[in-house]
Amino acid sequence: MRDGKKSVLVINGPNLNLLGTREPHIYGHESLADVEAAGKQQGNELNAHVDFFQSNWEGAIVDRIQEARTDGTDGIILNPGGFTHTSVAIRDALLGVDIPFIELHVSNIHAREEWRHHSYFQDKAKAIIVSISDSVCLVGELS
Ligand SMILES: O=C1C[C@@](O)(C(=O)O)C[C@@H](O)[C@@H]1O
Repeated sequence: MRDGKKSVLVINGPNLNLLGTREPHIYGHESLADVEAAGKQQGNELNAHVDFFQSNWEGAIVDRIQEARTDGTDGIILNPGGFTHTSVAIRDALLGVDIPFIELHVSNIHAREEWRHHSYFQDKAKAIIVSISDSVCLVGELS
């Protein structure tokens, strides 16, 4: 909680700073700034704090998750980018701080290359959100 409000931290991993110009047929035309502005507005509507963090560096993401333990973060929404399929370290950080998290993807990783189907986060996430043809699909189960 921060200032009496629920506090959500949105973390975007590598290459998501290129949203809008990066493979737009897969990731769409909205920039990261557009996505963050929409998230901020939704936060206001829900009377919640929303903070954003993006990094191309695995260790910087681990550091930010560790900071979340003491900065009042109640929940994390994470798009790990390419680290989805590789990062034991980010998974360990999330489990280490014991903050509930949702895994989010701009594309449908389950309908892409087979090696993208595996996620180091999916068994621990409260929910998994992927986007299918411009609509959003909840894949995981809310617990
Ligand atoms: O960088 C990304 C973006 C992604 O996480 C997505 O949002 O669809 C999917 C990953 O496989 C990919 O490496």
